[in-house]
Amino acid sequence: MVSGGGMSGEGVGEPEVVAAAGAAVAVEEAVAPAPARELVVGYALTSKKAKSFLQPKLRGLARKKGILFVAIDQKRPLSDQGPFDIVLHKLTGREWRKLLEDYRETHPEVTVLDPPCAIEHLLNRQSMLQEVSELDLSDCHGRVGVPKQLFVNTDPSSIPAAVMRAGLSLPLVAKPLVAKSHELSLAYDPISLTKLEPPLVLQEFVNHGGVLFKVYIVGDAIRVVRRFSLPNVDEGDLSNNAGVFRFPRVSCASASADDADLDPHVAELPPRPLLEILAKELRRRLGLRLFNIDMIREHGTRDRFYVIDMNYFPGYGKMPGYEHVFTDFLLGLVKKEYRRRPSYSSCEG
Ligand SMILES: Nc1ncnc2c1ncn2[C@@H]1O[C@H](COP(=O)(O)OP(=O)(O)OP(=O)(O)O)[C@@H](O)[C@H]1O
Ligand SMILES: O=P(O)(O)O[C@H]1[C@H](O)[C@@H](O)[C@H](OP(=O)(O)O)[C@@H](OP(=O)(O)O)[C@H]1O
Ligand SMILES: [Mg+2]
Ligand SMILES: [Mg+2]
Repeated sequence: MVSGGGMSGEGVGEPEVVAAAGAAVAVEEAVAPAPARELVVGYALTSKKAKSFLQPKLRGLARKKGILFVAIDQKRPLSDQGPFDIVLHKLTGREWRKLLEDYRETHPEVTVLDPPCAIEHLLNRQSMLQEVSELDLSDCHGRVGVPKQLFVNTDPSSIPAAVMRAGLSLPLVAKPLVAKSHELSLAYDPISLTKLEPPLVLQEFVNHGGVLFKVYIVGDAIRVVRRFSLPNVDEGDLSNNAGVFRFPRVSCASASADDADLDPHVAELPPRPLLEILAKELRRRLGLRLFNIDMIREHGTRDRFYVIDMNYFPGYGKMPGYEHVFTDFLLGLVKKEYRRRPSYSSCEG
């Protein structure tokens, strides 16, 4: 925390005013908490992301709670800017990463959300779901797994044989290896597989009734929303369809399904205890505090879930009440630091 000039923090008294109220009170106030301070949050986001995240409702509430968002200039050393209490970021590139890693080393007092080395895990679809697949959540009010998947970086003509060897069933969702690319496609038949462009991850398509659960994590807080998703594929679709069906940016275009009139078996949210344990385990294993989990329920089951995607610093602007969740989270970080609790600031160990 740095001293703030025009402070807007709640419940923090001005010592002079209290002293004027009476000598006895003034003595007590002499040991009261330090004068009001502003929490300075530096952000390094693309302009699109800054617009979707830093909406007026977040900025307004933050100001009331004594949180100030300050844009970081990526071209200047971070140490010359701020000083910051917290750094929020979602930028890619080796130069930025190096700048941030150096800053973390020289400014251990600053909370960097999140450490670049931890984020790395989610930037690549081959490593993204690894931790989920290693979890054993077989007895937690439901089962969570990852669809069978295969990383492919060979000549496309060899893909059908590789798919056979790995025991994957058609149709398959083809996803670019790099998670920030959203150029997905669906392949129904072996010939289509030869038209794909590696490097990519092939994932078995799981029927899920056309509804996806977006689980947002902000530190310890979890919020879930429903989104429309791809419809089920049946035997008829499999025999009648051939070719590669491209669906670029499908998830970003998909609408909220929270108010839709859905089959209750499809719409029922994943059990809370399951989400709690999943989020807790992933936070710990990945060392991340800001991410989301895309989950689907296998059609016809009540408790068989699959994680199909995870994203670092997702579109929180679409999460209902995000301004409250986020400001509470940021303030909570300061209290944690104050109590000198262990933090997630390191990727080692
Ligand atoms: N294995 C799967 N089975 C069924 N549907 C899937 C599967 N994988 C992806 N989908 C569908 O495709 C959509 C996009 O997939 P995914 O979430 O992996 O892509 P993305 O581009 O990384 O999305 P985001 O914008 O959330 O980052 C999902 O929201 C879902 O509708
Ligand atoms: O709203 P959800 O379903 O969470 O999808 C997000 C994507 O997963 C993110 O990749 C987008 O963020 P970036 O544009 O920073 O990658 C993110 O962009 P946004 O923050 O501009 O909304 C969203 O499109
Ligand atoms: Mg997704
Ligand atoms: Mg994604």
